[in-house]
Amino acid sequence: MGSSGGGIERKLADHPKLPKDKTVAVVVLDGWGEASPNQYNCIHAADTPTMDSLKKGVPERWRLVRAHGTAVGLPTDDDMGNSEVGHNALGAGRIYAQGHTRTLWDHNKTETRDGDKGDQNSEKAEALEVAQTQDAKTDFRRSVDEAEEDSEEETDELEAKLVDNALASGKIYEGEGFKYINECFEAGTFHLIGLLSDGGVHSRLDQLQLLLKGACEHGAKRIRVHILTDGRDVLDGTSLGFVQTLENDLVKLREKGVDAQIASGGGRMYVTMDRYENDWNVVKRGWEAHVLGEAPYKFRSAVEAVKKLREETNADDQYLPPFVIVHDNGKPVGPIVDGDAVVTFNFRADRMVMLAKALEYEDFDKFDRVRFPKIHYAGMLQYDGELKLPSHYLVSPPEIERTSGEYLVHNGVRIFACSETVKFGHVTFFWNGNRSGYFNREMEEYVEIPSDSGITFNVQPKMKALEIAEKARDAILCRKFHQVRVNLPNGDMVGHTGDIEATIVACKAADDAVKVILDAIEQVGGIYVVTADHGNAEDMVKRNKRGEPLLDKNGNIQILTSHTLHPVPVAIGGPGLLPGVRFCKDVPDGGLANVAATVMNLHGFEAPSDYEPTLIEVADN
Ligand SMILES: O=C(O)[C@H](O)COP(=O)(O)O
Ligand SMILES: [Mn+2]
Ligand SMILES: [Mn+2]
Repeated sequence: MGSSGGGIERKLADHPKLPKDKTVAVVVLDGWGEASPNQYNCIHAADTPTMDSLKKGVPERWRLVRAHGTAVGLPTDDDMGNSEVGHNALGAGRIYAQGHTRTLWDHNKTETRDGDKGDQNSEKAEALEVAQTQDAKTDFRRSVDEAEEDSEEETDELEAKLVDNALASGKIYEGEGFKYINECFEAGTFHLIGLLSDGGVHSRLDQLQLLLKGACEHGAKRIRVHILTDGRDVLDGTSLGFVQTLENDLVKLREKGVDAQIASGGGRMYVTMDRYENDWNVVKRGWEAHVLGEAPYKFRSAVEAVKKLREETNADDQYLPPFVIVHDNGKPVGPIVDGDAVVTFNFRADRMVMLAKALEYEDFDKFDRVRFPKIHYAGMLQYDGELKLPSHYLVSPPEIERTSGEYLVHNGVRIFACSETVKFGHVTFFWNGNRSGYFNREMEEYVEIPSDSGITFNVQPKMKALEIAEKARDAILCRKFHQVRVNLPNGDMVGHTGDIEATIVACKAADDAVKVILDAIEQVGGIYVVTADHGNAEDMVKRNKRGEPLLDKNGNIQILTSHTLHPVPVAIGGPGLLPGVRFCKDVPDGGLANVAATVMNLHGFEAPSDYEPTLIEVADN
């Protein structure tokens, strides 16, 4: 991943009309979409005078862009956006096929697909009801055979969808990564660790199903799956259905003589899937459950674990405590030991990098691993091309190269990027094409503000927005940088908690932060670009096909914790912007990828010819 450097022309042509050396603030409001005003639109409900003023200001300098589906490289326009694809598009200026996000839901949706978000939500909600009321024999999730059929269909239908293609064609089993894993099948256990849902943001159930089947066909005799329950990219409460589907598949494998079981698990936000080193305790809990076979909760089955933990600890899917599955004698069914093979089946990097380090690095001081088994470990993808982590992987990641950051730095633009820990990699790693580190340490400074850890962000909805804004302000006022880029996490991180009151506070905090940055831009005669990576806080309720809020059996509103399909705003302005600069009318379907060329223009450069077109033009006044 990342830019390869040498040989490729990095010199940008001067923009014929726009000056260089202006300070440009690029502000990404995470999870800030545009939706109709109502009580579940937390952005509307919040006091957001700064963002309101941008919308109500110069009409040619505020517009919406698409932040989901094909606009960000996802297979269909029923796919919600996410931070990875959003920041990739914003930073790279081109739409990369992010083919890993096809979901089983999409197949269900093909009959009714009309781009209406209400359809998506209502189908999910209807399925949730099914999940809650039917037993493990339900057809709520389909079997591995059906998943395989669909995967084959998809290959014809979609281009270069990396993991899907590798699974459908069988190439995944011919690659170096799988061969390395395969070496342990004779004597060891094959472990799979990852997020169990069809959310399609970090992983996908049907890919796991195919990989399990394929591994057995290639000689795996003993399999243990370590599951992380979701409730964040999918509805809370759906994990039970996913576990039941997986259990059904494992029963079938056992009938074929494979010793296959779920061995451990926990909720994704509390166990294993931390990111950007915000809280190593999360990964430690995962290590103890998955590797050591130790956890505070022990069950005979994962279905029982999810049911009981939800009931008895009151935890939702995202925050289920760690558990292990044990034999009658209380011994764990599947700790990871010398000679075993391990695959982390998430394709998205940010929340797997930390576990990958724990599984791979001989020298490791983040927590006491107690034992460091000698295993063969591979990621579904290589998660960090710069670190070459993990060194073995099943599918090669897409090469996102020649990102706007690399071009701009090469052309003398000094860049400052900042966010708090939970989003720090979004404006650095994702922005730069899933590449960690600087392009040029002399020209760039990346500042990470430590996030609160060990809390859900509805408890501290203001998060570090003000601190991020103050760092950005200082970076602007010191005049050392041409681009000052931030991510303000509030709308997204608090929106994922499903807490409407807190999300309203979060949106106000993000708006306050934007004001601090715009005030600084005003002082230095600079330019601002304010946008978002995808929707979240602007719609917090599940809706039926008519767009009406859905109620659960008790008559309560069903809360939507996931992202949305809504477009996001882009606003430009500031005293440094020439009076004739305005959004052009000939990019009506513009998406996030058009922002990179726009920003390059505002720095005084033409974008490379293969970038998505700029959103702006300069009218002669
Ligand atoms: O990892 C997460 O928090 C969610 O799955 C997706 O949110 P993000 O794409 O905004 O990071
Ligand atoms: Mn995001
Ligand atoms: Mn999010």
